[in-house]
Amino acid sequence: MADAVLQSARSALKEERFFDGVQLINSALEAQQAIVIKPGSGGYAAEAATEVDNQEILQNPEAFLMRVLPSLQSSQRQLLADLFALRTDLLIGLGALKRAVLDISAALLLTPENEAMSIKKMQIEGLLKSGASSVGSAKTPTTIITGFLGAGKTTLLNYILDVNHGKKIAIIENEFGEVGIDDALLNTKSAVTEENIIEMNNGCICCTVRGDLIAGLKKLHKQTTGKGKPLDGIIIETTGLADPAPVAQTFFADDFVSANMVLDGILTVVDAKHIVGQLQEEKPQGAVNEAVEQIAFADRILLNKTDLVGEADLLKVEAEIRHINKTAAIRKTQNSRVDMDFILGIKAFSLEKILMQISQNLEEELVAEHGSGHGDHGGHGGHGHEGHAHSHSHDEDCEECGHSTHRRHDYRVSSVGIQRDREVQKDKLDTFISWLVQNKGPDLYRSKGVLAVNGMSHKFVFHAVHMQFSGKPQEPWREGEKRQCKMVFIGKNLDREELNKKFDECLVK
Ligand SMILES: Nc1nc2c(ncn2[C@@H]2O[C@H](COP(=O)(O)OP(=O)(O)OP(=O)(O)O)[C@@H](O)[C@H]2O)c(=O)[nH]1
Repeated sequence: MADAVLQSARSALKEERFFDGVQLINSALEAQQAIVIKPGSGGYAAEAATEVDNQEILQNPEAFLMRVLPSLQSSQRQLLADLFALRTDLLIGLGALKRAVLDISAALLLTPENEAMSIKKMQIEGLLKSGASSVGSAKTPTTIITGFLGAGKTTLLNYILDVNHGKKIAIIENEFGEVGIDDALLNTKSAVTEENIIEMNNGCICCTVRGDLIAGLKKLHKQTTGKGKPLDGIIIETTGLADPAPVAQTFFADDFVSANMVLDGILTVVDAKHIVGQLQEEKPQGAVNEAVEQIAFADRILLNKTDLVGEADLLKVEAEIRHINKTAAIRKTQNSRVDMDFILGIKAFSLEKILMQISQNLEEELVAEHGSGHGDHGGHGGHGHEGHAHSHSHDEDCEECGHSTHRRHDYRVSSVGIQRDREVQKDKLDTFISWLVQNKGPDLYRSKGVLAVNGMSHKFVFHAVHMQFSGKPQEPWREGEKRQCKMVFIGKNLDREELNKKFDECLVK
């Protein structure tokens, strides 16, 4: 049985079906874990009833092996070593070098005398290092297009391909596993399919990346940049019901992808006529409303099919969108006809854009707080501006300012902006960030910010998709420039007061 799996996985490796191969090995490893921890099998107690423990062999192989090693028979050791060694090669194929190091370490733990394996481990570590240092300016900008079924994504793609923008762009679609690539410019195929998701680190759903996407991007890279014909851009279209998070996280979590591609922005196409219904559709408890998520994730929004609604309704739709995402720029379109500049090369993760989005968020919060609309409250506690503690929920009348509020649908998704004209202390900031990603990661769709860190000459710029956090010092503070911290969090069930309080603990006293 295990031999048959090994054989099939070897064929998958040979045929570059890396993701299939990983899946095969994963099932075999899980089966081996079940055998090893079976009650009465000795050694490891069968306490591993939880899902996390059931996956330990996949997620933390070294820890698992350390526990069971003494009770393994030699044939079991050899089989596990073979499985880990093969998964190492498959992960290298996927560009998941960090994971490959974990697997080869596990294989070495089982067969420490294997010299070839030790050398291979050093080679992978070397590759990892060179990958990190070769990060240059030649990364291919990549745009993720998302949007509900029928919103106009394909219409947009066709428009992009038709329009004479002079750019060499590849398109990856995941619908029906097809790939449409600008054939006039490229002659390659790579498929992205629904079920191809691999877990990268701790098995949390929001840390998944698209293994199939990594394979597709690698292939594309090989056929273009690898042949001296680099692309100007890549567009990934997600299916109407796909969660954009794993696609976006691929750009932060995978070594190969982050070394060669850069996420330019997330674009959401919205059907102006149907979006409000889609947003307000009741889902079973615990289930996400994809339309809400897609808007929460967006850097840019195309409010499409404007021919089907009147001006007054359009304003209402815009207000609903703003209720969920205060920072994304919105453009009204018909048949997804839009300036290429609005959607391509937007550099949504640059310092300039992050600052622009944060300012927009803070402005919108002020308008929501004191403007006539009175419906745009995030719904949790006081606002983040210094000097503004005033707040009330959607359903309350506001005695303080005399406005009556109307009932607004509670999406449980909101944006929280924080601005402080003070510096943060580095060690406390680290604690805040760990708290944030560990406790709030699953609920935090997007976060971005520019911080003044005590003793740091440069602005510390960060952004995150769920728990994938990326931050580094950029651009120096100019002389006389006010050192301040600005950030925005977009997510579900955000507790504005708690975020403010926790962040305030980082400020230099
Ligand atoms: N009236 C009107 N129809 C539009 C507009 N834009 C797109 N359509 C039509 O809406 C339908 C759906 O558009 P698509 O581009 O296929 O939508 P999609 O988001 O790719 O849909 P899925 O692939 O199902 O997720 C098509 O018949 C389009 O011709 C528009 O601005 N106005």
